[in-house]
Amino acid sequence: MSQLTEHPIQRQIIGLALSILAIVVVLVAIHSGFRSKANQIGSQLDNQKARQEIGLSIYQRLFSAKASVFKLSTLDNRLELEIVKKRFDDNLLIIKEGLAILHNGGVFKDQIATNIPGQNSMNLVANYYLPESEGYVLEVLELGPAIHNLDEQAQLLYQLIKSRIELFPNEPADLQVRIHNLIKTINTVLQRTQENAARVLYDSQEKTSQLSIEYKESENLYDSFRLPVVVIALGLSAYLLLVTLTRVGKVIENRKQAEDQLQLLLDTTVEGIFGVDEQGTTTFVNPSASRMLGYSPEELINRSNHQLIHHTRSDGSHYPASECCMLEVLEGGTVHTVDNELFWRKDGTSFPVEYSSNPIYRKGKIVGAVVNFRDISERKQAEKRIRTLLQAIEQSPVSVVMTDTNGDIEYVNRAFEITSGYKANEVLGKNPRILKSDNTPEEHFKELWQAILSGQSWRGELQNRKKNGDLFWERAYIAPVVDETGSTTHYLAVKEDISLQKQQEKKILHQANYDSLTNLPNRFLTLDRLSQIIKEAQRNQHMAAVLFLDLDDFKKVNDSMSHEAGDKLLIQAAKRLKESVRIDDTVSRLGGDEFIILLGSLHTEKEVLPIAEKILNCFKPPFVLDGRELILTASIGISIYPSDGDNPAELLRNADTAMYQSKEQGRNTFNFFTHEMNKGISRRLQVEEQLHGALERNEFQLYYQPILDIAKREIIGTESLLRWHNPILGEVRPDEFIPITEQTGQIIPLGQFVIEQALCTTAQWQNQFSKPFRVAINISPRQFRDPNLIKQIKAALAQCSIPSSSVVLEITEGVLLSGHTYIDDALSELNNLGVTITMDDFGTGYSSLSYLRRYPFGNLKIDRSFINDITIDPADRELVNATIAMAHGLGITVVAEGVETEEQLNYLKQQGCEMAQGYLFSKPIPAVEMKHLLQNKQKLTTA
Ligand SMILES: Nc1nc2c(ncn2[C@@H]2O[C@H](COP(=O)(O)O[C@H]3[C@@H](O)[C@H](n4cnc5c(=O)[nH]c(N)nc54)O[C@@H]3COP(=O)(O)O)[C@@H](O)[C@H]2O)c(=O)[nH]1
Repeated sequence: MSQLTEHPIQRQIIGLALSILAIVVVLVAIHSGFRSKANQIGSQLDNQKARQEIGLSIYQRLFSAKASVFKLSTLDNRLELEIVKKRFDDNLLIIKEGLAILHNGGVFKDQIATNIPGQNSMNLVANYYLPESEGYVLEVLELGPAIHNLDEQAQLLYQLIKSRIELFPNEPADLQVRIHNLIKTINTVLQRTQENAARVLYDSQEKTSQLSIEYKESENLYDSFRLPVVVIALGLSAYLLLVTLTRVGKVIENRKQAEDQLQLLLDTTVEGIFGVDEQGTTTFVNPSASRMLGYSPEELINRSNHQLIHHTRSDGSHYPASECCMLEVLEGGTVHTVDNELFWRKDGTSFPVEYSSNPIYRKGKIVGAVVNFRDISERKQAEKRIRTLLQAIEQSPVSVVMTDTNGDIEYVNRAFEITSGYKANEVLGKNPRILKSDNTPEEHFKELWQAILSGQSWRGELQNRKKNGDLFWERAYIAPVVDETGSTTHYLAVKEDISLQKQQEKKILHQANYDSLTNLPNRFLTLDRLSQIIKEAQRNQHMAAVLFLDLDDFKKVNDSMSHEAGDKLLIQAAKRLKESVRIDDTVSRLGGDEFIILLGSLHTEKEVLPIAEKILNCFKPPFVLDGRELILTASIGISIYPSDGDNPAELLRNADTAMYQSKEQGRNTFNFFTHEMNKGISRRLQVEEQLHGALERNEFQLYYQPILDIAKREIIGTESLLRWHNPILGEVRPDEFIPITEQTGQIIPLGQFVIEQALCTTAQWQNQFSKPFRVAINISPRQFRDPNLIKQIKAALAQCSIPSSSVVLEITEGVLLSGHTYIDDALSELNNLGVTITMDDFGTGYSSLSYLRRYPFGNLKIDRSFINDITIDPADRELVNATIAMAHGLGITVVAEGVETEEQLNYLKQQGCEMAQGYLFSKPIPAVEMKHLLQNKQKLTTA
């Protein structure tokens, strides 16, 4: 800064001084020129005067010499002669010296000063200037030899005069002549010399006058020049001084302005600025620095800057001043810009700074440093946020791709690498179309580019290809990235791998339309396809058929074996069904054991017959389940479009009705829908409807049929049989409503009602007649699946105070077929409880001997269908015989059901059958009647 302020003024002053000096030099040079010229003329004038004086002196000496010569001629004594001679010689010597000086220049001394004021003697300096005085001098010089010869002639004259004096008065005449001639000669020389000298003097006088004039003019010129020169010099100097002062003023003003601006800058800049000297002591500080650091300027100035604000590193360690980057410039280090250090505030807090330390030079020497800094907390936080964001993007589970406006990839994140299989360096600079699979319609890409080129975002799904060639689905959001001017700088794609979702959607779609067990179309898809078939049939004036197929007795298999076995059976059945129809026909599963076959493009109903028969036939070969062979049949109902309905629901319902007809007809058959069938269906619906709440309305009543000891013909117990009297439907047979209650689950509360009623009623009879009457209760398979069954029985035993030995539970073979362990456990527990278990309906099902051996049966009840023909049909007889023998072999008591004649009873008695029940003795009767029966006829002969 000091250099900035000093140099311009110095320059101006130096410039001024040099200018004035130049002017002075020029003027002095000019002045000197004039002076020199004047001096030269003055010198010439002086010389000319000196020479004139010398000439005058010579002239006078010549005159004096002439007088001496004349005197000589008159002398008569030697003394005077000597004096005159001496005078003549002196004059001659001066004359000769004068001439020599006029000729060669030099100092002329003549003690006889005549015409030079103030001087008694001559002491002149004459210079020899040949060019101008040449003529005169030459003339004078021409006299030189004659003058020089005068010595000898003067000596001769002296000798002659001396001789004349000595010879006086006898001097010879020739001596006088000789003296006279000689004087004449000498005078002539002197005279001529004097005349020349006079002429020289005269001319010299002109020359001197001319030189005087020239000198005067030169002096005048010099004098007249001196004033303007001085004036000009002073004027120029003044002007230059003024200019310089103006400029200096301007410089000072500029400097002031610059200083003011600098000060304003320092005061208003948001950057902190401070200066330090060579020792690192703060020399100045601007307001921003003071504000940021929390110190007043006075607290900072003259303090060690580093110790005060820079003492600790960001990791908390001590920061020695000797290592301070900021102060390094003081040692001639490089200029530093640092952005990873802290400054410490007065309150002990710190903030990250970016600072730049610049040396201050003065006369080439570092005298301090200026440090400007800014608080980069926000930037650091922003950087941290950006780092976090970048990290988040990098770690994001969705792919992020950034391209330039040409579509060339500039960035991909880790998820992209994982999803696509491409490493970042393999795709940078490339176009994302490297992922293109050709499975995404071109329309998608057109839409995409149209959207993003018009500044819009685009969302959609793309099927792309990985590096390894695998296809994958992405849900993409692609948008232009714009800068602050609104110009697109990049394109950003955020893509989620939805392959799994697509698979799941496909799976869900499949699950929504297909049965998961058999993979056949489900009800939803069936109805949809049926709609299509109907539309097609409408268009083509064709017929269509819906075959509703229900597996016969499948429930038994499901209940008695296991659901897993039932599932396997359904899968096999589905396979056989598909194989028995055309590929274009639809085989679907509605649920449970119900299947639908849709046949389109029919011309007559008759075309359905062979297909229905083929379907029934496909069930003839036994099904193999877990190594066991099972015979399974199906009942089919058929409805025809358009005669039986013109919409899917109606056609399906009517086919279902027809299927029930097939069931009614003994199963394993098919029926075409007739409108009469609907009546049967409505009966079932009515029964279902009326069963709802029937128990609460006390519409059920328990009947009892006596069971006799054949040998004693005594009633030993009863079988409880449920009866339902409904005000709308009247008497409803158990064969009709029991299966429905089993399907709806109503058998559970109803069964509990039966157990409680039967046990309490029997307990009353026991008490009343003091007989250990037993009561047989039918337990359906569904009841056995109820975990509360045992609890209920125990509760009823306790509630009715009847021994468990009086209770007989009748179960069908179907209960056992499932093989579930809970059946085993329940039977064991009941057996342990003392309850007798009866195998009911023996002979109608599988009649497995293994069941009899495996489970703790006390009784075996032969189904009445065998007893019925026992006296007529040898086969039934054989079967009954074998059954009785087998049961006895296993220690099981045999009960014969449906005994209606004495013949039947006798035969059974012969075969060792222990117990019997049937119309021969009594039909099932209400408890009141049973009580009377027990009261009056414990020994029954006939009903
Ligand atoms: N789970 C339950 N099932 C029950 C209950 N009550 C009855 N049922 C079952 O309903 C089926 C039909 O019973 P039902 O109409 O009562 O017929 C029984 C007798 O009336 C009939 N029977 C008895 N002797 C004769 C006869 O000499 N001739 C003839 N034609 N019928 C006769 O047999 C049926 C008794 O059968 P079973 O149970 O096998 O002993 C029937 O299957 C009942 O089990 C109930 O409360 N729970």
